[in-house]
Amino acid sequence: MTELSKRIMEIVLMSLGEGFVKKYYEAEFNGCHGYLRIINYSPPDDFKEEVEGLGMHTDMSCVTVVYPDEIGGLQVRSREGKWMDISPCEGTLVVNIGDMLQAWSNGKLRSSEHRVVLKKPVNRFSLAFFWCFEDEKVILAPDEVIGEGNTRMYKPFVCLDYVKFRESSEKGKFEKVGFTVKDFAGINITRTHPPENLS
Ligand SMILES: O=C(O)CCC(=O)C(=O)O
Ligand SMILES: [Fe+2]
Repeated sequence: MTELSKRIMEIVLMSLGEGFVKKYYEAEFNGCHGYLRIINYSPPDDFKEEVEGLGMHTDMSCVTVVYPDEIGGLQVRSREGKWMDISPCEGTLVVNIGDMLQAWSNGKLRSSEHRVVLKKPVNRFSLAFFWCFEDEKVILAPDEVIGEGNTRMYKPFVCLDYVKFRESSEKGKFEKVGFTVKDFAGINITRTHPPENLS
């Protein structure tokens, strides 16, 4: 899984800019580590229709590789706020971009908002591998990744501080996660002068 995550990261860097693998892969992602979570979702005894197995959230990782079983239920939210089913397909893994990569890429890569919905009264299993920056890493999007003429969207922050922020705002369980990396480190652009040509 680690090797797979590294390969995915290389491809992601290739897509962000020419020469970025050489410049940033070793320098920025060398300290990444991963952990695997085995998840068992049990339907409630009084199951009637759909129930939420895991509430809407974004992952705190750089990338997450998910292996869902054949039951289905993973959903991702579109920009317009529509929930879309990620149908399981044999031999296929699901890859999510996480918050750490969203901040590092200055928002060029979007951390997916997703959830799990149980649609049938059966147990559901999944494996999720979270590949993350080291706790002490300071995430700061390189100027070249931001690109000329674009504004920096996130203040630099220490990874572990974000993890703690999320843990303290999640109220114990995966309820609706109201806060993401934007709330933690997003820079509010305040105008220093009124917009022109507004008459
Ligand atoms: O179980 C799944 O399919 C997804 C799990 C997930 O999103 C998570 O653990 O962060
Ligand atoms: Fe997730």
